[in-house]
Amino acid sequence: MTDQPQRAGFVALIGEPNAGKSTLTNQMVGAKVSIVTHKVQTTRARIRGVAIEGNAQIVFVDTPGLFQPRRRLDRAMVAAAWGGAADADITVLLVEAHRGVTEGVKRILEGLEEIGKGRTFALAINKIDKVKAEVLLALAKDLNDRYDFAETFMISAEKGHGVQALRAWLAEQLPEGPWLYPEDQIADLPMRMIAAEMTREKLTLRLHQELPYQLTVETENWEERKDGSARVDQVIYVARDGHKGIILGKKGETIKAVSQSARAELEEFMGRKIHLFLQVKVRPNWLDEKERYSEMGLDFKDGNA
Ligand SMILES: Nc1nc2c(ncn2[C@@H]2O[C@H](COP(=O)(O)OP(=O)(O)OP(=O)(O)O)[C@@H](O)[C@H]2O)c(=O)[nH]1
Repeated sequence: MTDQPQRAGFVALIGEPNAGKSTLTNQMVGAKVSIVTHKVQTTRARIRGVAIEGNAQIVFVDTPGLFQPRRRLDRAMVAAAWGGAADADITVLLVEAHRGVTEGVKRILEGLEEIGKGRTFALAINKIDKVKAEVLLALAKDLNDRYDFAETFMISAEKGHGVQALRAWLAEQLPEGPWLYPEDQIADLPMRMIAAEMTREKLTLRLHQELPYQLTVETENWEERKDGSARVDQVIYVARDGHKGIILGKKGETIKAVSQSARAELEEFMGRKIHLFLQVKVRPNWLDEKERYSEMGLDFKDGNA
């Protein structure tokens, strides 16, 4: 650390499916935090990973469900996802070099026109290893004619070309302020969130309509064990005492079943043994906390770690 001020903020990665968002996150964040999920699209913005660049903490967020509006429900999700991009400090649009300006890219550009005012959008043309230089330059010009990007980067997320320049630039753009996550939690943050989402998903599957509104799952503790397994402690927060019984079920049947299926899925995902411990607690004021998170530009309290 130098005596430069600390910086921190959210960077949203958007792009068509397969544009390379996961690969890019992995490169930016480093192997340790590279576990990325394509699971449950329930939250408005999900944390993909946290990168440190000098004095800056860059939190990469995803806007799930952005580009596959199939049903009405999905359309509502698309609107929410755009909200996620709008809330980020910087949004990076990933375009695949060899596919160029597809219909999907055009739709995204239209979206940028709508929400773009006063916000920073950067362009990252990815997979440059797949095209010749002239094609690349023509595409960069074409895209910049269509939208006034703050900066254009040409990268290969897979091979790592240009990734460092992009990360350094992002770090410079972030507002000054204290880091959002303690350093010792960064490494397993995405994993904590994924694990919480898995439990929440199992609760939903089990309880359907009965699922109490205002329910959150948080991973409170993640402990690596010497034998290669991990102990994971989660709390299911409900708003009212009466909801507790619903989650527990008769003789604790419900929570037991949920715990078993969540553990099985987590073990499969991690490829190792997991000891999962679930607790149910009443936290009536969690709505206020939710607001606090929204103020930070994120609405990830549901299913958050
Ligand atoms: N040749 C080449 N392939 C790449 C590059 N970056 C990513 N890929 C490949 O593109 C495919 C999609 O990459 P992902 O990172 O999964 O894409 P994504 O945008 O996260 O996909 P979704 O989350 O499913 O929308 C993978 O097979 C990657 O290996 C690159 O720079 N060059």
